[in-house]
Amino acid sequence: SSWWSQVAMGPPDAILGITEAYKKDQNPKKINLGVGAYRDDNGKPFILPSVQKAEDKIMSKNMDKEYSPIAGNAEFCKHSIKLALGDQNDIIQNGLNATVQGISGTGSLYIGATFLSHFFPGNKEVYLPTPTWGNHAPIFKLVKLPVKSYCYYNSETCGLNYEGVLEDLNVKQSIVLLHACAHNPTGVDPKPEQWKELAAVIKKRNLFPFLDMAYQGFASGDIDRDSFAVRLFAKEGIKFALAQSYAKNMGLYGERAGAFTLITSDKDEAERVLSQLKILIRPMYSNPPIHGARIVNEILGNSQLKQEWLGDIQTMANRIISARQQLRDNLKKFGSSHDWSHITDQIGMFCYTGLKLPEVEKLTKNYSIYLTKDGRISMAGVTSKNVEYLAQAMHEVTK
Ligand SMILES: Cc1ncc(COP(=O)(O)O)c(CN[C@](O)(C(=O)O)[C@@H](O)C(=O)O)c1O
Repeated sequence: SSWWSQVAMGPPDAILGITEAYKKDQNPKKINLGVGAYRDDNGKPFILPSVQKAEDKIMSKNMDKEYSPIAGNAEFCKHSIKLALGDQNDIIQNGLNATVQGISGTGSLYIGATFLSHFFPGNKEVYLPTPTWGNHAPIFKLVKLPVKSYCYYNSETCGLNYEGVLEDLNVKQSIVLLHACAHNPTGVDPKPEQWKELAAVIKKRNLFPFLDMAYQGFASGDIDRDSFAVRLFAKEGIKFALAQSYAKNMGLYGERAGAFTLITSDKDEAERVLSQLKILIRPMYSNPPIHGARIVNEILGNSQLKQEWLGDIQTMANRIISARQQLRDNLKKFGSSHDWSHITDQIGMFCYTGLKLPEVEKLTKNYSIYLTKDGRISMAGVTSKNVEYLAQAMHEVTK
C-alpha cells in the first residue's frame, strides 16, 4: 500500500472554495459574491493606479533580489505601524512597538498566534466574535490555542449585540480577538462610544486585545477613521497585538504584504520581544517576500503618491457603498417586503444578508449566484450590471 492511503479528501475551503465552484459554472449570468476581493463596476480585478506607478518606479530602480531580514523590510515595518497609529505617535518615537513583516494578514495573525502560544503569561484562551472570519479559528488551533466565542452579532437587528459582547468578555486576562474595522462577515462595527467603553472594560478586566485590521481605509474610505479603535487603545495605554494587511486597501492580494505588531511597555521589552519573534519566523519561512513591501514603501514613502493612493481607496470604498444602495433600492423595486436597511447600514467589503442556508443554496443552484453558506456576500462582486439580477433572485428566494 502507498504511504498516503490513509489520507482522506478534505472539504473545499468555505470561502476560497466558492470561487472554485464559480469558475466551473457555465451560466453567463453567474455572479461571484464569495471571496472578499475588490472588483470594478465591470466585475474585473483592479490594480490601483498608485500601485501601478509605484511598480513602474521600482522597475526603473533595478533593485536587487537579496533576502529581506527575518523581521522583513525595516522601512516597510515603520510605514505600517505609522499607518496604523498615525504620524504623531509617541509609541513609535519611544520604540515601544515590536513590528515585523508578515505574509499578509493571515501570516501576521499566524505570527501573533504563535508568539502568544509560546509566551502569553495570562489565560491561554482566545475569544473570537460570533461570527468571525472563517480562518481565525483554524489559525489559533494550528498553534494549539483553545478558542472560545464571545457574542457579537444580533440577528434580529442585523446589528451589534453590544450588551452581549460586554457580558461575554467577563473573562480574566484572556486574549480577545477584535476586528479593528469592517467586521467580517457581518459588516457591523462598534460605534466610537462603544469602542471607548470596550477599551475601559479591557483595561479594567486586564484582557489582552489582538486587533485584526485587514481593511484600514477600505471600510469608510478614510485611513484615520478606520484606525479609530487601534489609536484609541494606544492612547489608553492598552498593550495590544495588531495584524495588518495590504491585500484590500492596496489591492496587493497575491503579493502577501502585511505586518504584525506587539505594543510593549518599554524599549528593552520591545527588543526582547522582537528577538523572539525573529526566532519564531526563521523556521517558519525564514524571511518575507520583497515586492509587496517595496510597493508599500514607494506609496507610503512619497507624499504625492500617498495622496493618490488615498484617492484610489476612496474610489473603491465609494463603489462598494453605491453598490449597497443600488442593491437595497432594487430589492424595494422588485417589491420585497423585508427590511433590507442593514445592507446600507453595514460597512466594508461584506454584507451579512441574513439569508438562510436553503435560500443561499437556491441562489447558487437556480441563479448561479455564489456566496458563502452563512449568507455573506462580498459587495465588491455587485455591479451596476448585475445588481438587478441579484436583487430579483434575492427577492424570489426570500418571498
Ligand atoms: C478579518 C480578516 N482578517 C484577515 C484576512 C486576511 O487576508 P490576507 O491574508 O489576504 O491579508 C481577511 C481576508 N478575508 C477574505 O477577504 C474573505 O473573508 O473573503 C479573503 O481574503 C480570505 O482569505 O478569506 C479578513 O477578512
